[in-house]
Amino acid sequence: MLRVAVPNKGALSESSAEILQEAGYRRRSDSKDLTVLDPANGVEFFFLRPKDIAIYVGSGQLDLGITGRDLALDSGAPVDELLSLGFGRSTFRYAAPQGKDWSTEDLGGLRIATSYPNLVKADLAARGLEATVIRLDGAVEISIQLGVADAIADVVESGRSLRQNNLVAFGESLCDSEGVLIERAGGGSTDKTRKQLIARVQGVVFAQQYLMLDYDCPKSILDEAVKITPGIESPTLSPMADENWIAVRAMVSRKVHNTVMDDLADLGAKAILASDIRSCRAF
Ligand SMILES: Nc1ncnc2c1ncn2[C@@H]1O[C@H](COP(=O)(O)OP(=O)(O)OP(=O)(O)O)[C@@H](O)[C@H]1O
Ligand SMILES: O=P(O)(O)OC[C@H]1O[C@H](OP(=O)(O)OP(=O)(O)O)[C@H](O)[C@@H]1O
Ligand SMILES: [Mg+2]
Repeated sequence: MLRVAVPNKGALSESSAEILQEAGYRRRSDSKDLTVLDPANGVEFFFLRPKDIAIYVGSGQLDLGITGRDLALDSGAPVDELLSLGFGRSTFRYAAPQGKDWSTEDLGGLRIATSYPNLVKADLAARGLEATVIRLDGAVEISIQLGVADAIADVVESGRSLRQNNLVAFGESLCDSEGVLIERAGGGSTDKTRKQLIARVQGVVFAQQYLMLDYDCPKSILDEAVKITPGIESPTLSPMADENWIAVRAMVSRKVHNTVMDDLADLGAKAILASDIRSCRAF
C-alpha cells in the first residue's frame, strides 16, 4: 500500500484534496479524519499538518507528500520535489515598519520574528549577518507592534497583511513557493502504484494549466493559424463539409489563451471555442 501525506488544513489543503479527487482518488468525508484508505487504488492517505509533512516523508515513514516548497525547505528534511502543483503560490519576504528605505544590510543585530526560522537563519548566514531569530507560530505581522521584534520574515501572497499592519517588504524573496509533491531524497522507487499517482496528479495539474481550443479555419490561412496554435505535439486537423475550410484543435496555455483567440479572430478564423480539460497524459 502506497502511503501519501496530504495537508489536513490551511492554505494548501483544499487544492490538494481537489487535485487528488480529480486524479481519481478517494476524498475524506469528514475534515477531522486523519486517514483515508483507498484500496481500489492501493493508496492510504494521511492528513497531517503541512509543516510536518516533509519530516514524515524525509524519514521514509511515508512514501509521498504534498506540502509547500517553503515548508519543506524550512523543515530541513531530506526530500526532493517531484512535481510543482501550481497552487498555494507565495513569496517569502523580509518586512519592517513603513517610513524607511530598508535593505537586508539593516537586519544585522535586529530581532526578526518568523514562523520559518531555519529558512531565515540560513539566509542571514549566507549574507554574513548576525541577528536574533524569534520563532512565532502565526500572526507574525503584529509582532513588531507588540514589541517582540524589529522586523519580520513571512509569507506574502497579495501583500494585504503587510499593508494592513503598516509594514513594507524589502530584499529579494527568500523562497518563491507553491504546493509541491515530494519524496524522500534519492527515493525514486519504481513501484507501479506510485508511478500511477505521480502521472495522474501531473495529468490534472497540466490540464489545469491548459485549455482545448477548437476553431474553423479558412485553408488559405492555415499555415499562419498553426503557428499561433502549435499544440503540444502538433494540432489536429479535420476536414469540414466546405472544402475551403478546415477544423483545428490544439491545447493552449491558459495564460495566453485570450491573446491567442484574438489573434486567430484577426487572422480570419471563426467559431473559436475554448473548453476546460480535466485531466490528460500529455507528455
Ligand atoms: N495567503 C497565504 N497564507 C499562508 N500560506 C500561504 C498563502 N498562500 C500560499 N501559502 C502557502 O501555504 C503554506 C502554509 O500553509 P499552512 O497551512 O502551514 O499555513 P496557513 O494556511 O497559514 O495555516 P495556519 O495559519 O493554520 O497554520 C506555505 O507553503 C505557504 O507558502
Ligand atoms: O499577503 P497576504 O495575501 O496577506 O497573505 C499572507 C498572509 O497570510 C498568512 O497568514 P494567515 O492568515 O494564514 O495567518 P497566520 O499568520 O496566523 O498563519 C501568512 O502567514 C501571511 O500573514
Ligand atoms: Mg498561516
